[in-house]
Amino acid sequence: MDAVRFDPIRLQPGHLSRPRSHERWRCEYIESTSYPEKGSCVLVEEEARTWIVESRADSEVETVMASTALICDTEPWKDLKEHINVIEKTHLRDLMNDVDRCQSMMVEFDGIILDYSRQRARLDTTEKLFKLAEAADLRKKIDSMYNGEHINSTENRSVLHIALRAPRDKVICSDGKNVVPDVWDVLDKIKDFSDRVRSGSWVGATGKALKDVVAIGIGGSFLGPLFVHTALQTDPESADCANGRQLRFLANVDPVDVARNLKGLNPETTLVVVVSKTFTTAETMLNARTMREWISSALGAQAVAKHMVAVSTNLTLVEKFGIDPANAFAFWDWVGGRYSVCSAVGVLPLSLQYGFPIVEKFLKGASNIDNHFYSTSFERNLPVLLGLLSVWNVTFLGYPARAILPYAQALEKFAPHIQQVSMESNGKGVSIDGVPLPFEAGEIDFGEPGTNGQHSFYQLIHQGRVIPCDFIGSIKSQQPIYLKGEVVSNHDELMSNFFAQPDALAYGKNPEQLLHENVPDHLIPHKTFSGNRPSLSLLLPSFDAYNIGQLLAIYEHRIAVEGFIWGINSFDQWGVELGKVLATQVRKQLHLSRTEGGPVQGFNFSTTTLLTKYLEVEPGNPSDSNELPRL
Ligand SMILES: O=P(O)(O)OC[C@H]1O[C@](O)(CO)[C@@H](O)[C@@H]1O
Repeated sequence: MDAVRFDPIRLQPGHLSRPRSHERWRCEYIESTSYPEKGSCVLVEEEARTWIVESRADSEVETVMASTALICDTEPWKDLKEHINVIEKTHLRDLMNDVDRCQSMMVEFDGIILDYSRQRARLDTTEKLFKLAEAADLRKKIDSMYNGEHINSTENRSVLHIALRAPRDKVICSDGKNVVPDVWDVLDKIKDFSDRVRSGSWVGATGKALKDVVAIGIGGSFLGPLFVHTALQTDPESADCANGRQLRFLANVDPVDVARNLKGLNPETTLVVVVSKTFTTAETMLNARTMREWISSALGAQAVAKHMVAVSTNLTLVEKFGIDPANAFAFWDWVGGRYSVCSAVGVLPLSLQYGFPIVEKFLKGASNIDNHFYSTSFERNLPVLLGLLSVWNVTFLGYPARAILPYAQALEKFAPHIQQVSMESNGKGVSIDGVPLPFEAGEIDFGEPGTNGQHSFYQLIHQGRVIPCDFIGSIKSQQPIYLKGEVVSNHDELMSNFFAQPDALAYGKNPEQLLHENVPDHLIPHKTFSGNRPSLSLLLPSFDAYNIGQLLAIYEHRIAVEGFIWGINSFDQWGVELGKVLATQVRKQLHLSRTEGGPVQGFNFSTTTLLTKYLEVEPGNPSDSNELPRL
């Protein structure tokens, strides 16, 4: 039996490494505190200052040992802290003159070019970042993820979205079981089902083909599929396959979202896909009940079986809801919601719209990056480089935000998706062991396609706050336009901005240049650009299904790298719970006040006043009859 000494303040869920099955551990603690229940480790005995804990797990897989050491206590971290002073004395204007440096900061993989020469970094900065990666055990953490270890320790789960896009013959295990065959069983089922719907052999209750799909889901059960759908809509090959079909997404519990999504739809030709990992999310379930009512009031209750299918890990609740389990598409608890677009969450709606072969290309693109991330040296590894540079910007240089600027209208929904992947993953205040972080982790992600953003928030980026920018562009347009007599094609016009903006940010414009241009003195401060503003550029061959899959995986892994370096758990999301609990209290109050006229009670002054006003303006009880949108 190992004797382990724990500091009680650091005892939090996630702290204890799970002993092997039925192994016992003696854990000495310094002060009396209650035993932190964690996963399958149970307290079997308590002596003076000692707990005896035993693992009741069946599996022999050990939870990755969470070390109580923080990354900021390591030498490479301290070295980087010192290094800030060196970088503060540089300007990108000068750094960009060093051609060898710039050449070393360009990496190409499978036609994707990453140029990070406009980062506030020298070659020794990246060397130091690689040392930090070593100190953070990055290699080991990536391996642990790929080996299916329970790296999501606060939920005691593997993190295996890579298995969702793995080829059939790959072996990826979670808890000793190869999960790839299960993944392909569901993919085959989706292919079969979507083929039948698209060919018209699966029809609605009145015998009509189902050409319109409404996917209900929120957060990770919505944003990824919406991003991919928006990107594929204008890809010529994908668009051809979607001819005559519509895919819509109903996410918000706001009835206006229902109204907008139902507008112009006929229940006879509509298939509803309810997407929810848990099948308990309040917004999704109310929207699902609303759509069930919309179908059954028009076509009869028996029509639900033909018009509603589900994607979930909770097949028991799917059946309880009234959806035939034969029409449910499973996924697994080792798929995090925000990492689930490659599961049935995205694959089912996208296959219904574009056909399975297009979606398979998207999966292959993501899988290609999974292999690259796993097997390429850190120096040439796109997600690793991007992740390390983000840590450098956020934690060392102190830039809290990141702008995601695709010069591609097709990527309109990329930033909203990455907002969730990044901010829900890395928006954490404690280490994976529960130790409060003495440094900033996570970043604020936002963005808009260029050139729209240029006419919106770029002013702040050029002359206000420093926001590291990701410029994302493609060599080929999805929909080229060229007008005879124009200087350049429309895509070249767009890309002129893609190439110009990073230099404008890096070089800026100084007062001497302005004087030389005869700018009046009083305008010189207003027209001066300090420059030295970091960005990076990602140039892809195109935005077809394959490249979209690659882009998605690059960002997913980049965000994991950041979390691995910061030493946090990027795969849980406890922070979203409190608001949900409080909403339950408010919901109860609204019901009570509407049905029994009860006064608002149990809230603070502010909430009581607002709730009272809210109830005054729209008084009355929930009605006995259904009300659906009238748009
Ligand atoms: O798929 P579900 O279970 O409905 O959850 C939806 C979303 O809700 C969250 O749990 C919190 O917002 C996300 O992580 C998740 O993607």
